Amino acid sequence: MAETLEKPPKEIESEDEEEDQTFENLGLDGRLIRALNKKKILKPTPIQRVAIPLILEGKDVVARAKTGSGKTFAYLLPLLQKLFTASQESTKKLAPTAIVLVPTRELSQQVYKEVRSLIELCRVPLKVVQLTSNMPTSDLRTALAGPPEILVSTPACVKKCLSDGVLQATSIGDSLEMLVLDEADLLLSYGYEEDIKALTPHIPKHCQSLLMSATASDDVEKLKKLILHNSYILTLPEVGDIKDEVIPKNVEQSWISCTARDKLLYILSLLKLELVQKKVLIFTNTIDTSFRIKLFLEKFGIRSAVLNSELPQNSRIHILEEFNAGLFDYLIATDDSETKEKKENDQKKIDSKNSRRHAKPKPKADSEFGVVRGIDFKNVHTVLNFDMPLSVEGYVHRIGRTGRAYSTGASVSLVSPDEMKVFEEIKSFLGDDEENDSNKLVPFTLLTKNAVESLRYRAEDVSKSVTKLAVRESRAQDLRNEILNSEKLKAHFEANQKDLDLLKHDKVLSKKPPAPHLRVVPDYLLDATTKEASKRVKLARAAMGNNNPGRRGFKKKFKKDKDPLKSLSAQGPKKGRRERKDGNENHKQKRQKT
Ligand SMILES: Nc1ncnc2c1ncn2[C@@H]1O[C@H](COP(=O)(O)OP(=O)(O)OP(=O)(O)O)[C@@H](O)[C@H]1O
Repeated sequence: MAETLEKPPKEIESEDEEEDQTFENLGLDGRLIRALNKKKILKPTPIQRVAIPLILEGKDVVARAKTGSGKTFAYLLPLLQKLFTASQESTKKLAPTAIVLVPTRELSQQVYKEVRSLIELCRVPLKVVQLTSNMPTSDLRTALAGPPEILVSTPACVKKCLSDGVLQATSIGDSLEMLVLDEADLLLSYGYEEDIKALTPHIPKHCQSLLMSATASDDVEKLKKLILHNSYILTLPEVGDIKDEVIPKNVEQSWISCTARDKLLYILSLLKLELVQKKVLIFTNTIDTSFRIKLFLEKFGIRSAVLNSELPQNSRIHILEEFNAGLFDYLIATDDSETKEKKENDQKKIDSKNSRRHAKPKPKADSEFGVVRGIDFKNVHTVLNFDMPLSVEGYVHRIGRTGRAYSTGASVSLVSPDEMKVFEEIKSFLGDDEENDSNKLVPFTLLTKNAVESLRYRAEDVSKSVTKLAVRESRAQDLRNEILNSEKLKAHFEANQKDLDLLKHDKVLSKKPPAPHLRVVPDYLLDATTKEASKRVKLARAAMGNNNPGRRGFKKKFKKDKDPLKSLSAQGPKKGRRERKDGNENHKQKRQKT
């Protein structure tokens, strides 16, 4: 039976200790420290300070730390260090030495890239592969031949490898030395319980297991029981006030009360009057709403990209890459994670009805997709909740996409009367008391009623043109574009780099070009307060050096990079891009299987 040793939070959170601690003190290999320095990562975060030495000692660790606290390096750095040593003593293995399991393909790609980059910077002969369950068995077999030292994947894919005989259970038993369950609190809710159970009997007793999560839950407890063998488990931190642990302290949270109908007007005011800092990640609860916002903003010359579970995987990865590289400032992400389970159940009902009627089931969104949990959106300064999330937990994870590690961020939530219930829950979770400044959700003060009203006429006029039909058409259009992008990524990248032109994700979808007069807000519509507020936001941005270096630095990078298909890295458009005809030939492309 595992013994739980609880570490008092003050040992983890002490500021003095934080100042003193370095990666050297934690016993980290010089090569890893140099690699981190190249990434401008100079001192460990609290979770890294505590977890790294323990993992290096070989302890099983259950690490719980708030979103954006640096959990990935907390396990990757010691994992790699251990493999550096293991590779010198190398005995012939038939399966990976370390397996990292994550709930979504996006996370798997993210972790894989981080491992690969560290390996390259450290110049060590370690091999890492990333596998997904939609890969053909032959590709899985090729990728695992060798075998690689590290496998990053989802539990469903590992189960597939086992059942297809690509991974032998006995080889796992002989080879596996480290198993990481990242975003452990999500794995079971994504429906991976059976997949994990298929692996657990083959995990050798000596294997070191790590469970990383942002929240404590019954699911994490269940996983602990399933996976952990060693008798010594350190749970960090298990005591203290839950909200202090999960809410990032460096995010200024604010809210605006408005009707559901006025939300477009408010988002226009915030963005057009430059009252929030870029980059901005906008969350909606449905895909249609995302397209409605995109089309609406386009009319005012504000370009944005959308991200949702309906898009092909290659496109989703590429959109994230481009956004992270600073190629566009506004990303509208549909967060349907909280409704996923419900939708899957609904879908099952529809499917069974359909099969009874011998009808074809509708294409299904990718259930291994998630934009909220774990995805490391880089340099997001503002998270904007266009729709409120459905729970406190959803809120915490959304605002955790900004203020990552040592950076700061802001969130603005648009709250309509029918969202008041969840808003009140969030407020009471955060603690509505005067003493607690760090986690407060306060009214957004930079936007005055006057400023909003000055834009009302234009906003209402334009919003009428964004009809349901227009939304439906542009959603279909975007899907066609992205399927084509996705296929282009596969088929033509190596042959012709100019095809990168097609990969612009913030393309205008409106049939009519935006009217020039809507692009600028005339001076007579702006009051002095708004001008002042906008100036302050701009000054703050300039002070932070946040003037979208990604877009300017892009051309240089584009010339240098050689193989965009392999890296799927963000490569941007050239000026004067070719417009592509939208054909129907790609309609029949296969949908992503999970
Ligand atoms: N010691 C550090 N100093 C500065 N930045 C860091 C440090 N460690 C990690 N980061 C950066 O902080 C960001 C967040 O890290 P990471 O994704 O590991 O957080 P997380 O705790 O896993 O969050 P989530 O629970 O949302 O997945 C990343 O961009 C990472 O590169």
